[in-house]
Amino acid sequence: MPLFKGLGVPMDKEKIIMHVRGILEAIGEDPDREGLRDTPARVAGMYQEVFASIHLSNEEIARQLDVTFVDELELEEMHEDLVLMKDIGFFSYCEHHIALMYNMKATVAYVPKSKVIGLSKVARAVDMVGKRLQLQERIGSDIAHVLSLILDTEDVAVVVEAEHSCMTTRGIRKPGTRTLTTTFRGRFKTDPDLKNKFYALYK
Ligand SMILES: Nc1nc2c(ncn2[C@@H]2O[C@H](COP(=O)(O)OP(=O)(O)OP(=O)(O)O)[C@@H](O)[C@H]2O)c(=O)[nH]1
Ligand SMILES: [Zn+2]
Repeated sequence: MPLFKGLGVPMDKEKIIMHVRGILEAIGEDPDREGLRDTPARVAGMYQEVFASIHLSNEEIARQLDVTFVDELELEEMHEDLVLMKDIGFFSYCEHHIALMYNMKATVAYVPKSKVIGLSKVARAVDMVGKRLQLQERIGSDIAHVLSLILDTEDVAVVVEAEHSCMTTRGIRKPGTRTLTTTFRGRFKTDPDLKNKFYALYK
């Protein structure tokens, strides 16, 4: 799964306003009626929020979150241990339909090597990776990439669960269908004991 590179260009709010107005016209609406007058600007504001990471690369996200606690003594003891954060709620939008992925949860685990990260930074990484036009599979690999850059370890595992509104509210219309994707890196891929430990905690 190719990683998201980041476009480097900040969002153009005026352009979004102009085009949302055009879409309203194209679907047969009157963009000047009272209820819709402020909608293009609201949509632009919403896009600034929900797509806030499109211009950032994974490396830039990692740099923003790189606030680690390092305690050499503790780390030596922790070397074989697992840090696992379960059911981190977030959302994203699919790149095929610009449709919401909802009821999303990420479970993230790593084996501490030379760094220990503040727990909120793991949740922040999940949130930031979601704020792009995404594929569920790439969300998992992007989260694993960001965390491996911050933590300086390959030993990262991510499970993402989601419902896709493009599958539940239109098209095939299968409400309730949940998709799970796994991303195992480093020893999570090669060490069955570690993988089993992950699954035991995940259940
Ligand atoms: N692998 C993957 N597929 C996704 C994701 N989000 C949406 N899709 C799928 O992307 C596909 C796009 O297929 P197309 O045939 O081009 O689009 P479509 O005509 O709207 O297809 P239908 O949804 O089947 O009506 C659909 O099968 C979606 O279900 C995702 O995160 N990962
Ligand atoms: Zn879709």
